[in-house]
Amino acid sequence: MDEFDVVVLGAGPTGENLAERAHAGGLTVAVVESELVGGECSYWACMPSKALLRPGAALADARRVAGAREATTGTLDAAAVLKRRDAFASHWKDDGQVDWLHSAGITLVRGHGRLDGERRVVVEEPGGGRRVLAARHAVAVCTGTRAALPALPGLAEARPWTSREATSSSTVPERLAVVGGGVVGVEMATAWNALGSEVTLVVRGSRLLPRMEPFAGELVADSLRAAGVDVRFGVSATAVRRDGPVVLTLDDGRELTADEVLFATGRAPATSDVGLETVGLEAGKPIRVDDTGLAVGVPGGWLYAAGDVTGRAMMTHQGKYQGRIFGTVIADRAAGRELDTAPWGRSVVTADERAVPQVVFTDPEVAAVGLTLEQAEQRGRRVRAVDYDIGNVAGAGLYADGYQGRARAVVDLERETLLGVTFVGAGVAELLHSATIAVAGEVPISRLWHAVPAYPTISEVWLRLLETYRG
Ligand SMILES: Cc1cc2nc3c(=O)[nH]c(=O)nc-3n(C[C@H](O)[C@H](O)[C@H](O)COP(=O)(O)OP(=O)(O)OC[C@H]3O[C@@H](n4cnc5c(N)ncnc54)[C@H](O)[C@@H]3O)c2cc1C
Ligand SMILES: NC(=O)c1ccc[n+]([C@@H]2O[C@H](COP(=O)([O-])OP(=O)(O)OC[C@H]3O[C@@H](n4cnc5c(N)ncnc54)[C@H](O)[C@@H]3O)[C@@H](O)[C@H]2O)c1
Repeated sequence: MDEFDVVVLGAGPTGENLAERAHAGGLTVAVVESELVGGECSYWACMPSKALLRPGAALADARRVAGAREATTGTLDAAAVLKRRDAFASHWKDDGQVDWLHSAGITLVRGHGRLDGERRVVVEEPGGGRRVLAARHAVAVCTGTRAALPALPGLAEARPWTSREATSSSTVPERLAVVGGGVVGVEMATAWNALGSEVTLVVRGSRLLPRMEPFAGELVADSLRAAGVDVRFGVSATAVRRDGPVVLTLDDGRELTADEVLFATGRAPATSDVGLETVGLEAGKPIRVDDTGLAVGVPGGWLYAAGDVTGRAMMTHQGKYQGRIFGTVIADRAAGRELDTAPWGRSVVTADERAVPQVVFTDPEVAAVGLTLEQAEQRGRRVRAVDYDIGNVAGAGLYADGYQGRARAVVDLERETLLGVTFVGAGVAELLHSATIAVAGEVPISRLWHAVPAYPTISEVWLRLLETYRG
């Protein structure tokens, strides 16, 4: 049996950050990884998807500027885009990240790890061996999620794409059906449409991006349709079969035929086979944690979880944030150092509740942080939404002819601070951090008034929002 201070299950972005912080705090750390060091994000999610999306965005940006437009006579070079994507996915090899782990002083154990009671992990090694790891202080489960597929007749036999195939395919399907209007669905519909697929987006609800401000989904749907995507609302697939192409039976009585079908229908926590039952937790469920990362319902204060597996905020940056804070907490507890658990303190992930940023890399981009108007109202806050058409900002007009975009700030009327901000439009992704600082910093509107945006940038939308609020 090998003994470490901390054993981390899963070397995705969350596990890597947690391990690094725990090690920096003076602890010995082993990380167990069953696939590639770097996790979903590096090979089948953030990196390859954004590498697929960026060329389409660059071309669309050029086409929106007279003078540049005339220089863009062709379509995307799909082979070149896929080649660049392959490089961003490190050709699905993890040597670089393994080198980083070693340089950070962290021990990598390859294999499938499972909890085996208190502070013990059993690893099934790729060669068939079995290794037992004991943790002196903590075990942290950072095993992420897998694509969740609905139980539809014929689905498994039809070999559907999940996010993995959608981000790693080496060919462009002539016709692609996408089921699900969440983030993966809209981003992948955007990417493959730009690469030349004929895309049909099948959405069971009445809008895209249902967790965001309604105008975000509306603007993205308008733009997808204008780009040639067939967006269908209020329709569900009831069965699937593959006769060469894939045929979806829809509940509106029609059939949809495509060369591939992507099911972008959400995620399931990777907890069905990690030994949760040996510590009194239910397999297959997210691991609920408190704000210091401790698993709820497990006595002894040794089991932590972080990242997607907790179901808190399924984004890489938020998993890394939890990893940084929980790794430090583990080291602090081991050393007997006092924690700072007041809201926004060093030892708690307050931003998980108050200031989660997200960029959806569609065209237009959607960049949002904090609460939507509906979420704020549901929490009983006295709020006012302030809206502004970004196209009226001089910098936006310069950025793109006929700029289409909209911004909303949700103002807390009790404190005169911002609870949430959403920008939709070309080039707004890089604006988001200004809003994250305003929301996380609880910067009073009276002080934001003195944060002068440079002229002529799209950031002047901040000034317009404040002027609209003040009237
Ligand atoms: C298509 C797509 C695009 C996305 N784009 C973005 C984006 O642009 N920005 C963003 O912020 N987020 C994005 N996300 C979300 C992001 O990928 C996740 O939030 C992030 O990967 C979560 O990191 P994690 O470390 O918690 O889990 P993961 O990245 O899933 O890593 C978990 C690791 O644990 C390993 N593991 C699992 N079980 C075991 C076991 N029993 N033993 C050993 N190892 C195990 C896995 O092999 C994996 O390496 C995207 C997701 C998808 C699907
Ligand atoms: N840019 C980014 O930050 C980014 C990009 C991609 C993914 N992600 C993250 O990854 C996670 C997963 O994304 P996702 O899009 O898979 O999940 P999601 O939960 O965002 O969207 C899934 C959608 O599928 C629908 N759905 C579920 N079951 C269905 C069924 N049987 N038939 C039809 N529709 C069904 C849901 O109503 C939902 O709208 C999200 O939490 C997201 O934040 C982030």
